Amino acid sequence: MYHFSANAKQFVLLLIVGIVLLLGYVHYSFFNERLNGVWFDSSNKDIPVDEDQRNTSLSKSIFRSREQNIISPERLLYKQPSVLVGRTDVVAVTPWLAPIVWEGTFDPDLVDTIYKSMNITIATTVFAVGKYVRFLRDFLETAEKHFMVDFNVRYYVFTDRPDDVPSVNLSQGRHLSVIQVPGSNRWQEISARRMEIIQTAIERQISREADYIFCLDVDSKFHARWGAESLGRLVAVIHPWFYQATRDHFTYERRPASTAYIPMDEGDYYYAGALFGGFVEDVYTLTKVCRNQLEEDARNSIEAAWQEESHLNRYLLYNKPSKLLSPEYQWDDKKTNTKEVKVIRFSSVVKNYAEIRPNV
Ligand SMILES: CC(=O)N[C@H]1[C@@H](OP(=O)(O)OP(=O)(O)OC[C@H]2O[C@@H](n3ccc(=O)[nH]c3=O)[C@H](O)[C@@H]2O)O[C@H](CO)[C@H](O)[C@@H]1O
Ligand SMILES: [Mn+2]
Repeated sequence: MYHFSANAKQFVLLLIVGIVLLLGYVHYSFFNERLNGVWFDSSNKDIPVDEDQRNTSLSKSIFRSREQNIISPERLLYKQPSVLVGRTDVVAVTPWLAPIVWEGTFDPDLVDTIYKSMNITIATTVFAVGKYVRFLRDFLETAEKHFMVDFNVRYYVFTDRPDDVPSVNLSQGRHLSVIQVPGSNRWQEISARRMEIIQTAIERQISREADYIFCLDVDSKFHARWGAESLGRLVAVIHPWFYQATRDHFTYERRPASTAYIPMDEGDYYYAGALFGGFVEDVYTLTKVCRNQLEEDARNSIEAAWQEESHLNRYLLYNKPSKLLSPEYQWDDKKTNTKEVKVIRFSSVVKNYAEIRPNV
């Protein structure tokens, strides 16, 4: 009797373990299938996904982005901050009280120390489609020297020429993934489709691998420190050609027929399309909205003046960035230096448009 009941107990226990394992397997394969679809497999792309579900249950549960306390270690010594002495030649805060990051407004060691203790990972997306693969080596090599040094960084290189991606020595804690994307015979389309492709990459991969993300142009080089001072919930950069201009001179989309339309008497700053970032979750929403508006415009046969840059500007007018980067973070090698810009951290290289783009 005693023996029988011990065996029965063992059997029931095994049965329960078996059922739990089976349920676990079914659950795992279901989510895996949803998260790891094959890139650009059309059969996969057309699965209708309920928008509400995408907004809440699926995405919210997988994002790693979160606000953390700003903790500084005891006995870290640094220069005393002042409320009276600082930069007076530039404005370092927006009317909605977001900081504008300029050299001299932050303590680089202090800010890096604070964010390093959070053990965060920063995703960096960069597109190198067609001949633009030639910019990758300089971009990656200079990023290794100046961009988020000593942080965990994951580069995501989107290209139609995976074999031409150069092999660059990466420091410890840094990682590079190559993701194949289609080419195009219109540069406008390559540039604009970045919104859709980044959105998809966040859903499939980046949301689980990073806390923050920066989306950058590849025809660029890093020249000086770019560190944790750039991190925030939603981050944009002031375009180097427009920071002295009045809003009526901004090259926003001015036709009301476009979803990127901004009236003449609105607008804060002109943001560059070559850089945006923030929490992965916030950038996900940005790319999703811009992608939908680009597609709506395409259905109405209208293309905004500066493609995704126009849609980005419209989005950021009504969804204010929580941090702005000064033009130090997006200079242009064609532009002569100005006295406010004391350090050039990242800049667009001079390129021959006719030679490098698939169309003019
Ligand atoms: C400084 C700045 O704000 N630049 C913007 C501007 O000119 P840009 O002259 O900076 O545009 P661009 O030719 O650099 O194109 C933008 C990016 O798209 C990718 N690409 C483009 C073409 C191609 O054949 N292959 C390829 O990979 C590449 O990552 C490149 O850096 O206008 C573009 C189109 O509206 C974007 O808004 C850019 O961000
Ligand atoms: Mn560019």
